[in-house]
Amino acid sequence: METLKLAGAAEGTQRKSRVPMPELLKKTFRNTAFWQGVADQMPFGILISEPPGTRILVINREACRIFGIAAVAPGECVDFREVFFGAGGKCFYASKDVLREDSFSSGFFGKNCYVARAFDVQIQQPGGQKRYMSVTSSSITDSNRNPIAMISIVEDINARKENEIKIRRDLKRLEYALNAAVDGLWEWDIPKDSGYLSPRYHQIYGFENNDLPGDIKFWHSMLHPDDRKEALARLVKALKSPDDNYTSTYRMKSRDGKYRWILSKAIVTRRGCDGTVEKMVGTHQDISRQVMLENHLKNANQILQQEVLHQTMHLKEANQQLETILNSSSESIWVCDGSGVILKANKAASETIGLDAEKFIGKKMISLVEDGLIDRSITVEVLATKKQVTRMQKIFKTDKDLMVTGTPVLDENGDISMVIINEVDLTTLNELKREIEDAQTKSRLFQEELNQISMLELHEQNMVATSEGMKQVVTMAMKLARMDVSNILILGASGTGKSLIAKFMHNNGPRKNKPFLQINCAALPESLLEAELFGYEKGAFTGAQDKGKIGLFELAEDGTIFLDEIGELSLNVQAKILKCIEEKEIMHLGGLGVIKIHCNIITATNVDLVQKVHEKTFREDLFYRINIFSITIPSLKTRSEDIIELSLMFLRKYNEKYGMNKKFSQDCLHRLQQHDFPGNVRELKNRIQKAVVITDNELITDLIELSSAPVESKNSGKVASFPAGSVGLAEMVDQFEKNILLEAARKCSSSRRLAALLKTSQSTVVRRFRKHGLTHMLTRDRTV
Ligand SMILES: Nc1ncnc2c1ncn2[C@@H]1O[C@H](COP(=O)(O)OP(=O)(O)OP(=O)(O)O)[C@@H](O)[C@H]1O
Repeated sequence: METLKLAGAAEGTQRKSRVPMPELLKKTFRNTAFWQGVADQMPFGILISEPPGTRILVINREACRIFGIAAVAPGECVDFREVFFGAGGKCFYASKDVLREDSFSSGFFGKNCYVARAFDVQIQQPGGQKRYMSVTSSSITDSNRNPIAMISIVEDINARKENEIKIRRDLKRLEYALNAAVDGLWEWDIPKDSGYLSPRYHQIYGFENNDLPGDIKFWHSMLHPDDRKEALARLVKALKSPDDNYTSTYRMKSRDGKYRWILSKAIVTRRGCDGTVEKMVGTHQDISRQVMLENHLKNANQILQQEVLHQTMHLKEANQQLETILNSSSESIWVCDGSGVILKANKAASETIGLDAEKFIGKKMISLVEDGLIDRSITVEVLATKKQVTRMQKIFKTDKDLMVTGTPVLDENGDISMVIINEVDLTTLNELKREIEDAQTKSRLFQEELNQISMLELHEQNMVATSEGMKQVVTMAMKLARMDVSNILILGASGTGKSLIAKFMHNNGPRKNKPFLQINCAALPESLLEAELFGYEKGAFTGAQDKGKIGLFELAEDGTIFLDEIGELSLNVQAKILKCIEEKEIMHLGGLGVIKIHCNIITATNVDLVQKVHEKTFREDLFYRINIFSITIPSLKTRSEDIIELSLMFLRKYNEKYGMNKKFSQDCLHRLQQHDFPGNVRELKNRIQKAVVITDNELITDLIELSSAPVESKNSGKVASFPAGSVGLAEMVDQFEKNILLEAARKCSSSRRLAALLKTSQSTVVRRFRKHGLTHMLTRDRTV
């Protein structure tokens, strides 16, 4: 039978399965060529198959192309196996299951074949190439509605299918990516206010997938109250901005109520025609740990900074303290490093070398030698010997001599890490030494001068001080006098020269041109003494002068008042004198005004004041007040060296006084020196006076045997004998008066009684006794 061939059909692809169409079908498809031609014009594949059977009656050109088979000639049938399974080919449902021939043929050509269906299949062509196609089948019925054929439309969906597969694969990959992503993904459709939140997004906040709505209200509700304003403002700004990128950081609430720090980044994925943002896609990155670490880091950093600050302050303080200590040292201190470079030097060091610190800090110590500033470097010696070195050093600029000690500081390896230099300026010491020597020399000269001056003055002032004891007394008196010291107590037995020393001090001090007033505290009754010392206002007491009287303290002005026999003061007057010494002021008796006094006070006594203090007859406080300095005059017995000198002086005096020219015999002087003179200076003086007066010969041969009593008239109490020599009337009267006073004093010592005995006033008695230096013979009267 002739086989119809379609134009363009491949000769070589004809198969045995192609058989002539049965007569019945030929009748059915009476004009087969016509239908074949129509079918070939279709843009999709057409298969008309014999129901039920496996033969395909019509297959158009497109179907042959799709199935990769040669075109079928009109009136020829082709077996479905050739079409679907080819030579070794395979057919699959799109679900990838391999389609078996029998199940395929029973499904496609079996008794249910008239049921309309549509499915996708994949054909594996003999070359291994696979193609997808969709098959849509339905039946063709006769007028009685009996199916006579089945028509299948076949479409090549390979390209679409492959795209689909690719898209599905991409989607899968995307899903994997989303699940694996650390950040949560969100997509926000702004006009609809709905969004997509990825599983990871849910996970970040502890929710199950799809639990969370993606609208703005929800997002806002999850924000930390403190961050809401800022976060919203940022979002609004991003929506208004032409920039497509958005970044914001805020805290969002998790399911457990805790807040997590979130870094939200997004891009605008769609804008409306007017540029309005319509869609955004972004991520939520949980940066809580990062923030926590950052905070920790910040805190740690702050703590570190504080610690560094604290340590810096501490170091600064320590450095300042060290600096202060170094600079307060009067010794120069230098610090050099292990190579002799000067690191530090204190103030004294700069002053000693005569250079500002910046001129030598950082330089080598040896350079100071090279620059001619110092004669040698002790540092160099220390570096060479690694031992402490002490040497003399000369500073040329300031002309100083130093004693320098360099001390090495060793590190753990025994190498020198520093050298500490300290210097003692011997210039000052040398100057000090010179000053001391000068002072000593001056002091010696002064002492000698003092001795010389005093010896000179002593003669002028009729003072004898040959003995060592008396020299010391005079030296001390001279010193105190020149220093203008007040409150000096002179101690010594009666007649040893206390009054003389007091006057001597006054005459040799700065007050010598001011008054020197002496009062014998034992000679006056208490009230009179008070009146004498402090003065009184008019009418202060009976017998007081009408005008009142100035006291001795005032009269002395800036001079000296000498209170002899201070130990004889009543306690009442002691108290007043104490007040006067302490406050340097007095009050007149009967007066109210306070008068300042400016005189120096010298006191003297021959009694044991310490004993009197014990006995409470002398105030202890007054004792210490008057006794700031004390001079004790040794008795004549202990200074026999003075006797000859004294005797000669008194002889000179009385020879002058009485116009005599008496001399001591050798024997007399010898005896005076050999034997202790029994009396005091006053007695010696009296004996010499007596000897001068009564010795008939020119030569005085004996003083020891001579009574110390003053010269008496042979007609005692009546008429004075005419003394030999040229003594005038006034002197004779004076002598006579003195003899009367002495005689009266033997009978009584009270000035009041003496006044009665001598038929005169008490004050005249006191005045006359004072005139003759006999006040010591008067005792104190308690009543005025
Ligand atoms: N060193 C002396 N050189 C010269 N004369 C002296 C010396 N010592 C005492 N006299 C004389 O001896 C006499 C008695 O001295 P003075 O009155 O000073 O003694 P006094 O210790 O004050 O006596 P009294 O305790 O009785 O008051 C005076 O005439 C005095 O000039």
